[in-house]
Amino acid sequence: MDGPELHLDIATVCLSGTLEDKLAAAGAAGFDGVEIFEHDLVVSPWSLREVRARCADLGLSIDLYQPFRDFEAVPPDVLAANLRRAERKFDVMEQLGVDTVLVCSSVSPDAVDDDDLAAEQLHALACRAADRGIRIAYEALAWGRFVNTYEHSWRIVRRGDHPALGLCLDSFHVLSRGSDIAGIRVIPGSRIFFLQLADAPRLRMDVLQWSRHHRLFPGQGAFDLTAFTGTVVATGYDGPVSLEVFNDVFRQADPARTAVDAMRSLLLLREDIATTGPVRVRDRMGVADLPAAPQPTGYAFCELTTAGSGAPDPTPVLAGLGFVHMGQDESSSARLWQQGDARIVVRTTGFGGVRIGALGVETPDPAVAARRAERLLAPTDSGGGADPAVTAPDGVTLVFCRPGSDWTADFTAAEPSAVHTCGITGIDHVSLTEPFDDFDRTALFYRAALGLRPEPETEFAAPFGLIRSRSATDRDRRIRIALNVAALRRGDWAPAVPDPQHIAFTSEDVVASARAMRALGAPLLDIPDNYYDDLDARFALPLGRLASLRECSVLYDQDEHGEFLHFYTHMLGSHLFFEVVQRIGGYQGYGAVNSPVRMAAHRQFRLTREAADRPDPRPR
Ligand SMILES: O=C(O)c1ccc(O)c(O)c1
Ligand SMILES: [Mg+2]
Repeated sequence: MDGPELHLDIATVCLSGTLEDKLAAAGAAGFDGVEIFEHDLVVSPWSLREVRARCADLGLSIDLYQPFRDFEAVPPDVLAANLRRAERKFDVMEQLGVDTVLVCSSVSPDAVDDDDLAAEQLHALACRAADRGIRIAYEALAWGRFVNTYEHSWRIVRRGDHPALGLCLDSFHVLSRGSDIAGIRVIPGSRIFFLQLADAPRLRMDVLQWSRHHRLFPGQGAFDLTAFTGTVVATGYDGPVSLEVFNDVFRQADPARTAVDAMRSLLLLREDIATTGPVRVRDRMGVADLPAAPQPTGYAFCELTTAGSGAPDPTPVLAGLGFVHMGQDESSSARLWQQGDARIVVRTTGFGGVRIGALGVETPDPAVAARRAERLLAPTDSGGGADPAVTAPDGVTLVFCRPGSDWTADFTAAEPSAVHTCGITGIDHVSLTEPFDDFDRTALFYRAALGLRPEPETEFAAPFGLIRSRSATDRDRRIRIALNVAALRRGDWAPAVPDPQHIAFTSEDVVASARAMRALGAPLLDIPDNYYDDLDARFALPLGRLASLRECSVLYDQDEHGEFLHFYTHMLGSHLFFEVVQRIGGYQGYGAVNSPVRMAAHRQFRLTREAADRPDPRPR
């Protein structure tokens, strides 16, 4: 596609639906080619000629037929049957116009542990393939019976010594086993016939189960695909870069959406290699068309949408936190509230509860940032007014604003309201809860669109289940976005707080801020005494300090860089709350260790309020 040479492919196994759905999705997302998974073809009502024509119509080359299983190192009678089976598949490939077949290392009970025999039989297969203009790409499955490392598959391919016999390298099989990728450097690029990429979360489990259920697109998991892909490309490999992801969620998700996520992940990987890889590799990547990642300088604003009458109103809470009503946008009934550099726009939309509707991000060149996001297949959004905007996968509008630009000019000044400054200086982070199925794609999107880098993933046991949390920030830590997901959602016991969101403000003295906000009547969340007893046991804080944290319901954490003090408001409606944080000495986290305490406190408050709201059952 855009790179002068690099051919971007996707395996049909990545996508849900029938072959027709898969090909349409791959074509629409801009892929150059596909690997056709045999089973997708076997169940298709289309003739081979129709499949070929459909791919041509969509601008897709068919670059790999896969997989051919359990071929090598078998007794003579089994070999004869396997060669016959191969010839029938070559017939299919000929009609499809595909010249490379993936042969994965055997898992068969018929196979024996004999490299010479495996090489000899693969040589025989390659001879037959060559007669038909076909190449054999031998892939070591991580769970192959005797051949399960790329080094071993390469020894066999070398011994097989036939120009139509080469390797298929699949990042999952290599990286899941912790193999040293340095060994790839000695493989001539011309002997690598195909490159498959998949990421995965780091899990300790059977490698076959891990591969078949949990693969992810590059950048969504824990593997270093930049290094892996760069190493393969540095050998001189010039075939397709292809995604092969077996994933339980993707198998059920809209294939058009999955294909877009897949393409975004490849574009990002390509950019990463082109900017960090060796020069020889950079030239092959051809990323000229992906506009540079923005360098955010901060949050311009955060917009809350609210349904209006009858729905929870965030403005009394903002007033309680010391925000000042700065003005109103007459055309859209949006109100601007500000304290320090924290700006909150409250927009009445007439539907839904209180939600985070938009994030305004300051970046020196908003037009370039928007072009990049669009190039990364994000839909444009009209919600930014004059500023360019795109829609994130979770529906939040990302608005790109020039630093210090006068977007606030749209807001006619309000009657001067009392100025109660409570020490808030800006926005520290925004935290969003995503549905399980969208977590990985949304995290990758925010990183890609805003040029953020991922921070370590955390997991904690909340009162109603495990929560996984992933955050990302820019180089200067001006923008931080934290995404949370319930690792599992089952049954109806857990209270329906489906997807809480919060905005965390910065203060240089949270204890003073908490006192000032209390005095203004802000609805701050009470934290139980037990928490402070435990804090004392863990950190032995000076008694006076512990007492003021306890008095103000301020939570505490430490990391190797510094300390973190923070407190929360009550939940507004059932989705949104605010946090105020103080980072001391370069603390980098988000106080995740305290999240279960906050969740239990929110739950307690809700129960107390519900009990108070219930009519008194006693007869009068
Ligand atoms: O899980 C499998 O069987 C399988 C098949 C083909 C591949 O390329 C692969 O990586 C895995
Ligand atoms: Mg593979």
